[in-house]
Amino acid sequence: MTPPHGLFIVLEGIDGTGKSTQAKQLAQWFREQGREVIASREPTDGPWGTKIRATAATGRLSPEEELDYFLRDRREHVEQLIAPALAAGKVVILDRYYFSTMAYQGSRGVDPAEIRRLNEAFAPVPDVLFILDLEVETALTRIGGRGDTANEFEKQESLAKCREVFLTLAGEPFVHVIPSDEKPEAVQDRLRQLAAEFL
Ligand SMILES: Nc1ncnc2c1ncn2[C@@H]1O[C@H](COP(=O)(O)OP(=O)(O)OP(=O)(O)O)[C@@H](O)[C@H]1O
Ligand SMILES: Cc1cn([C@H]2C[C@H](O)[C@@H](COP(=O)(O)O)O2)c(=O)[nH]c1=O
Repeated sequence: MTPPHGLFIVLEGIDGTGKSTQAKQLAQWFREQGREVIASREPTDGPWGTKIRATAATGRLSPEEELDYFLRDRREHVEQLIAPALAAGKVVILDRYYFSTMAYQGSRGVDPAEIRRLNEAFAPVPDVLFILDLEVETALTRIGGRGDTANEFEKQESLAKCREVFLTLAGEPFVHVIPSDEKPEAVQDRLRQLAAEFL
């Protein structure tokens, strides 16, 4: 019996919109539907992702250096995890991908279209992109409520620019903008409703 077609789902949005919360619940739901799931995140916990995460506290690299590190991290992620899992017919659910690069390094002056071109030269386009959308002020309040202080990636003005870049993707056929100012359960219900089309 041939394995089911791999399914590639990405969750995006500015910090604090609920990506991690929703990704975990969506992964659990797919497992309950009998699918094998690989859940991951970017930046990864690999060497390049670890270097990037450290800069959230120590101070950001230049936009060009950040882009280089994210591309290196993503090449390893695609080669070592994403592509093999999809080839094996698994469901891959990512908490962030190259659309965050378009938003966060794009908001620092690197052309988002060029960022997309560089990434899509090696990174597969997802079957579904869920963009969790939320007012920046609310997102920052949630980050505070999580017990975190805003880090170098979470400045109000830059998050507003990131949000704008994410929303430029809204018209594309594989993109769904999901308001995340509702209760977590309501947001998850919407994701499952849309994901059910791919079962
Ligand atoms: N719909 C919601 N309503 C209220 N609070 C929420 C909702 N979804 C998540 N939260 C809470 O908001 C905080 C941020 O959620 P979460 O960590 O999932 O966001 P995130 O998008 O992954 O953030 P980051 O990008 O910074 O990792 C957490 O404390 C979480 O419990
Ligand atoms: C993939 C990716 C991420 N970032 C930024 C966005 C976040 O502020 C941090 C860490 O992500 P987390 O969701 O808080 O774990 O990294 C980025 O600038 N560019 C990217 O490509």
